[in-house]
Amino acid sequence: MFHRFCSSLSRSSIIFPKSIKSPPFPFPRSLRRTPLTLSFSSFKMSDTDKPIPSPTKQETIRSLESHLGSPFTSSPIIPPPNQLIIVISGPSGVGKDAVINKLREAREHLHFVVTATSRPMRPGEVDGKDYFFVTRDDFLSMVENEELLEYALVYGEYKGIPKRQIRESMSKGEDIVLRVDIQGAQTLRKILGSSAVFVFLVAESEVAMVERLVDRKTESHEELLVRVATAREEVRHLKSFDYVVVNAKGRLDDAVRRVEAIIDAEKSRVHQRVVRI
Ligand SMILES: Nc1ncnc2c1ncn2[C@@H]1O[C@H](COP(=O)(O)OP(=O)(O)OP(=O)(O)O)[C@@H](O)[C@H]1O
Repeated sequence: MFHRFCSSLSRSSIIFPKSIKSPPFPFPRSLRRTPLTLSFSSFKMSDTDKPIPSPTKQETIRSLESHLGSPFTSSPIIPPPNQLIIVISGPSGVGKDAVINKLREAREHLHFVVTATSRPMRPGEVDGKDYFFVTRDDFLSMVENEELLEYALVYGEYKGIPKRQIRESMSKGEDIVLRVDIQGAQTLRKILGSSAVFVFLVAESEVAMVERLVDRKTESHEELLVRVATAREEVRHLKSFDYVVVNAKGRLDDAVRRVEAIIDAEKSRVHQRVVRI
């Protein structure tokens, strides 16, 4: 009787897909138990009916494999995510360096491309860590030798991204972070298209941004005027970015967390970006 019941269950389209004509044997315990306890409560088993031994996990898996016609593999269901190029940009004084320095502490496996610049070193800056500080002549020869992915004259000083660093990091499979001003981001968008992720940093308000620049005490009054006037214009370029992150006063950690969340979201994209340099 029990076997007959099992056979009738095996034909049920609720339990087995139509494409599978007969059930996998030995019949999995979970499939056996539920209907038995429900429908056999008033039923008396005869002494000759012996319980079928439960299949082991391995037997169940083998049975499933044999029905599907191929073994299960332990290789990842999806390939590892692609490498990312994350471009962090924003108006002067918004906190690009501050965010990037914190991100450096928070994430180990990111390569922060060190920009070459002809501007003088500010107090506390380290050559080779914050920037490669080079003379104007050295910078211009890098341009001539096509060593820079992108360069620009920003507030009277040159800034550019050395190609070699990007190629070396990419060959190691690292994700890359680039820190550029808005002008640089516009150029990079033309070069990299949607293969890179563009993040626009903003202060919570214009006055907050100006205060930050004034407090930094690294610009003269005239330089401040140019930077603030330019910043007003630059916010208009927001549309060509992928993400915007507000770096509010005293909330630097929140801004860094948001940038990290963007990286995590990008790593989880179904359609991954493919970097072409
Ligand atoms: N969330 C924040 N709260 C308070 N101060 C901040 C915050 N973020 C950055 N700062 C401070 O604001 C000043 C400007 O920041 P930072 O130098 O990082 O800006 P930047 O965007 O890199 O500027 P630039 O493009 O001119 O180099 C710094 O003194 C920095 O410590």
